[in-house]
Amino acid sequence: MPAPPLRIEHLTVRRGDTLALSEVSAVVQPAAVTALVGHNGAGKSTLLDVLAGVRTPTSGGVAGLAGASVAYVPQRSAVPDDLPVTVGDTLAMGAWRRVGAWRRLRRSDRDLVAGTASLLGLTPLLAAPLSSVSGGQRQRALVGQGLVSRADVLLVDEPTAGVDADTRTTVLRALALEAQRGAVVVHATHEPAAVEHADHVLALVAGRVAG
Ligand SMILES: Nc1ncnc2c1ncn2[C@@H]1O[C@H](COP(=O)(O)OP(=O)(O)OP(=O)(O)O)[C@@H](O)[C@H]1O
Repeated sequence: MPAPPLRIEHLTVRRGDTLALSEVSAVVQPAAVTALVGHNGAGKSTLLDVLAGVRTPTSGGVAGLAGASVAYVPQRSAVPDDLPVTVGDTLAMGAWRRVGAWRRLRRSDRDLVAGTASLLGLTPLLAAPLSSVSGGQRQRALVGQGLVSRADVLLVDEPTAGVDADTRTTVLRALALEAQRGAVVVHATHEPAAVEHADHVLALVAGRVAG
């Protein structure tokens, strides 16, 4: 069953002296991919933070998150380079919400990790330390963790930034499959190709909804 839509209502977030988001209202549909676009500093990451529940709004809020599971894939630059885990561990962590941290995965979750690795072209890298793989491969591993979460809401910050065309296609296809499963999928992007593949576009200009 699709997740409920997210209703963003008069969302305002102050960061220091800046209004990072100002009176943002929008509905984000489930079973669809929404591209969140806007120039640097427009408020995309701030909005993803609020949707992920890691940043408290100054005023306003988001309806539809109560009881929903949320997976948040940050920009790869936000993940330490020397994290002592393998690519396979990175994917497996997506299942921790279901099995508990560092617990042995159930058969169904091991199958999901294997299937996700295959979808993202990561199967040959499962045993490789995350710190030893390329930026684009690390990006795919982080997206893979989000997919393994099987969350109601999948939030991804710039999943196709700085990756080659094949990786971009692979990642966008994976996001589309998550949406087909019924999830709310939101990804921040600067890439025209990623916007073209999205079902909906939410554009921010200086912390406000464009238009
Ligand atoms: N740590 C911070 N302290 C104070 N203000 C911040 C901080 N981080 C971001 N901001 C401000 O909040 C606003 C929104 O930033 P945000 O990172 O959400 O934008 P963005 O659209 O994700 O940008 P980018 O495309 O560069 O990632 C900007 O005006 C920015 O200057």
